[in-house]
Amino acid sequence: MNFTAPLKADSIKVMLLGSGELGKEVIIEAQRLGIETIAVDSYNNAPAQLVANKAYTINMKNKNEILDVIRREKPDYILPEVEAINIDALFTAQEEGYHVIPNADAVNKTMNRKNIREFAAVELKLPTSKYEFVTTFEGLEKAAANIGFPCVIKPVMSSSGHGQSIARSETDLQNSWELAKEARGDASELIVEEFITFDYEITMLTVRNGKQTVFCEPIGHIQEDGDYIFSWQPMNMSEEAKIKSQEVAQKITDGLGGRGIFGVELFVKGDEVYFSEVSPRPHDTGMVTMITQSQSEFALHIRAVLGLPLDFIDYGAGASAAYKAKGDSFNPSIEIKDEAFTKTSYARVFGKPQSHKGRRMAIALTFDKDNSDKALQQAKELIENYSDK
Ligand SMILES: Nc1ncnc2c1ncn2[C@@H]1O[C@H](COP(=O)(O)OP(=O)(O)OP(=O)(O)O)[C@@H](O)[C@H]1O
Ligand SMILES: NCC(=O)N[C@@H]1O[C@H](COP(=O)([O-])[O-])[C@@H](O)[C@H]1O
Ligand SMILES: [Mg+2]
Repeated sequence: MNFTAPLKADSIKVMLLGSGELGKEVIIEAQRLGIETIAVDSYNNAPAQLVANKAYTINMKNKNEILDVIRREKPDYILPEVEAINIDALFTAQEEGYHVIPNADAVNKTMNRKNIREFAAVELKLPTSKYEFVTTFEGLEKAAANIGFPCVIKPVMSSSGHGQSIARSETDLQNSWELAKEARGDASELIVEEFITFDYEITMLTVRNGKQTVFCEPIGHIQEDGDYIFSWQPMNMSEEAKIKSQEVAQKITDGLGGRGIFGVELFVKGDEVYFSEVSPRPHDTGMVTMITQSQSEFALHIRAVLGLPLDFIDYGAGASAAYKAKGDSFNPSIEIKDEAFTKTSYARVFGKPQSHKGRRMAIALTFDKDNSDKALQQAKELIENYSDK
C-alpha cells in the first residue's frame, strides 16, 4: 500500500478535549513528532496539561467555552479525550471546517449508551446483552423484572463505572437508582442490562488511518466496580473467538467511521462474543501497550489521526495494574518502593493535582516475553509497593 500523507509535523496543531492520563501519553507521542499540542480540561494542571505546549481550563459542558478555545487556537485536529464534552460544540466546529477525531457523530453516538447500544444492536445487528432504557423508578422496576436478576444498571452517560451497580434482587433497585442519580454525567436516563456471565472480557484496540484497519492483540482485563484494575496482552483466546471479536470490532468501527484508535469492549463466553461498548479514543486497559508494543495505543492514535502507516512490532506479553488513591489530598504524592522497579517493569505516575479515594493515580507495567499470566502476576505483586499521601 502506498501512503501519501507526508508528515509536516511543525505545521500541525492538535487540541485535546480532556487531559487525563490517556491524553498525557497522546500529547507525549504528538510532541515526539514535533506537533504543537494544546490540552483542555475542566481543572488546572490535569496530566496532559503538564506536558502540552499550551493549556486551557474551561467548563467542558459549555458550548461557547469550547468553541471559543477552538476558534482562538484553530487546531488542525480536535481529539476528544473524555465523554463529558458539550457535543453541540463539536458539531458546530465540524461544520466550521474543523477536523474532529474520529468525527462528531461518532463521539455523539459513543458518549451516550442509548445511542451506541441502539446503533450496535438494532442497526448493525451485533450481539449484545438484553437491555432497556428507563427514566423513572417505576420504569426501572419493570425493566429489571423483564430482564431478570442480576442486572446491571448504569446512567446513559458515565464512564469508569461511575453510577453503575449490579442489582441482584428487587430490594437492590432503590440503591441502584440513588447511586446512578448521584453520579456525574447525565443520569436522567438509565440503561438496564442483562448480566452476562462471560468467561472473560477484552478490549480490541482497532486503528483506522483512512486506508486500512489494524487490530492490536486482544487485551484481557479485570474490572472492579465497573473500573479497570488489571489488564494484560495478549489475551489467550480461541481462534474462533478472536476472529469473531475482530469482525465485531471491524463492523462497529466501520459504522462509526473516521480516523483514530478505538477501544472495542467485548464479553466472551465460549466462542460467543457480545459487544459491550466502544471508546473512539485510546482505552485505559490499553495502557499495557506502553510496554508490549513498539508503538503504543497513543502513538498509533496520533499516526492514525495523521493518516500515517500503522506498522509496529509486538515485543511480547505484558500487563498493567492500576494504582488507586487510598485517601483524599490536595497535594498528593505517590510513593513507590524500590522493589517495584525491576528489570521487567516500570511505573507511570500521572501527576494528578488532587487525589480522592479510588481515583486512578498511577500504573505499574510489567513485561514477560511470552507469558501474559506471569506478567499479570508480577503486576499484581508490584502494585502492592505503591502508596499515596
Ligand atoms: N451487562 C453486563 N454484564 C456483565 N458485566 C458487565 C455488564 N456491563 C458492564 N459490566 C462490567 O462492568 C464493566 C464496566 O462497564 P462499562 O464498560 O459499561 O462501564 P463504563 O463506565 O463505560 O466503563 P469505562 O468508561 O471504564 O469503559 C465492564 O467492563 C464489565 O466488567
Ligand atoms: N475509562 C475512561 C478513562 O480511563 N479515562 C481517563 O481518565 C481520565 C479522567 O480521570 P479522573 O476521573 O481521575 O479525572 C480521563 O481524562 C482519561 O484520561
Ligand atoms: Mg467500559
